Amino acid sequence: MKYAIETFDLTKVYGDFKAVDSLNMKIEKNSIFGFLGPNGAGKTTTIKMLTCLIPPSSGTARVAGYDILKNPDEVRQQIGMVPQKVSLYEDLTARENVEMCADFYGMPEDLKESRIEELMELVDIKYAADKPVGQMSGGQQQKVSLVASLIHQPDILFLDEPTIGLDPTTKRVLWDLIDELNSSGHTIILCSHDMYEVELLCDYVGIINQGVLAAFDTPQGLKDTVIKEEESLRAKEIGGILDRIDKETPESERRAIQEIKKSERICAGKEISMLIVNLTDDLLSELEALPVTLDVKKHHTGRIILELDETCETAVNDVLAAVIRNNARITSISTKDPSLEDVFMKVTGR
Ligand SMILES: Nc1ncnc2c1ncn2[C@@H]1O[C@H](COP(=O)(O)OP(=O)(O)OP(=O)(O)O)[C@@H](O)[C@H]1O
Repeated sequence: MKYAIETFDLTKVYGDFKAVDSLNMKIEKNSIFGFLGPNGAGKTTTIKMLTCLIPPSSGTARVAGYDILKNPDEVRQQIGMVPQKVSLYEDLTARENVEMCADFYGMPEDLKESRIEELMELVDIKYAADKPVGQMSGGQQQKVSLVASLIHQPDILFLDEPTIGLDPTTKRVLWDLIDELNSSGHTIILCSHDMYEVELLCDYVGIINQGVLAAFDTPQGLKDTVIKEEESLRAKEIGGILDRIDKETPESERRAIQEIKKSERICAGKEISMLIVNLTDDLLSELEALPVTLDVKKHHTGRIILELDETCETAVNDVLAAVIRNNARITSISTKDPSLEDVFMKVTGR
């Protein structure tokens, strides 16, 4: 089985509102998958269908090799779920809560106790095993929740905002733990609004928007798509401006530079990367000699990477003036790698 989860036109309709609309995705076994989307996009609804809490209106999915409609019991045996709001019995101790879960899955007594010990040690909560959950901190409760979700050794673990509200240290502990669980063979489905967390942990990312899967790729794949789109846009813009200038008149040259500078996506102070046609050694030396240039590198792809003095407002102008003076042309320009957050904003139009 290559995929931990496959969905086939998975759809959920409430009245005449489509909360999830013909979702088709494949999540590789043993990967960490980040499920992103704005509030109300359909993440929880999807997860509820995949964990057999609600039935789809149409379509279906295979989870751990089992169909959610035909084999819901088998699906439940293969999955663990850590919900956003910890759903443990506050009056019971951590151990009692986990024991209840183990009984729910019908675990034999001897196996149950040894597994509880092992998991509590793994998440480092053994010291509080006999404390009522209601007297525990948020981070401690999350750890107990994790132990409860792992007690029956599920293949796939669903985590809904597992680190929300946790302090940075506890967050890191949980991130390490998620990584460890993944290394020991669990597929992790992580719903999160924390882009740093997703970028740090996830092998693949899916972005759902208004019930529709709007993007699915590796984090770098998603960023590369944005880079390519932006670069072709910039190349077009800059190409158009350079086409219009009359190199004989300094006024026209000045206006062209101003026009390019106005493009808010190009700003001084950042590393800029350019593809230049007609790049001569003279131009390269001129770029290196500019007072605003801190560093110039020529990449093996032919791109020029310039680090500019961020305190100098005319930095970009000076570079462009040198390019124009040397009768060269910029065919593409970019400032920095977009973040996953940039991708999210672009894909969801927010
Ligand atoms: N039981 C329900 N009845 C009617 N509409 C519902 C029901 N459950 C969810 N919805 C609607 O479906 C849409 C998707 O909700 P869902 O909870 O899946 O979003 P989400 O992506 O998990 O959002 P968030 O990030 O805020 O948790 C929302 O517009 C929500 O109001």
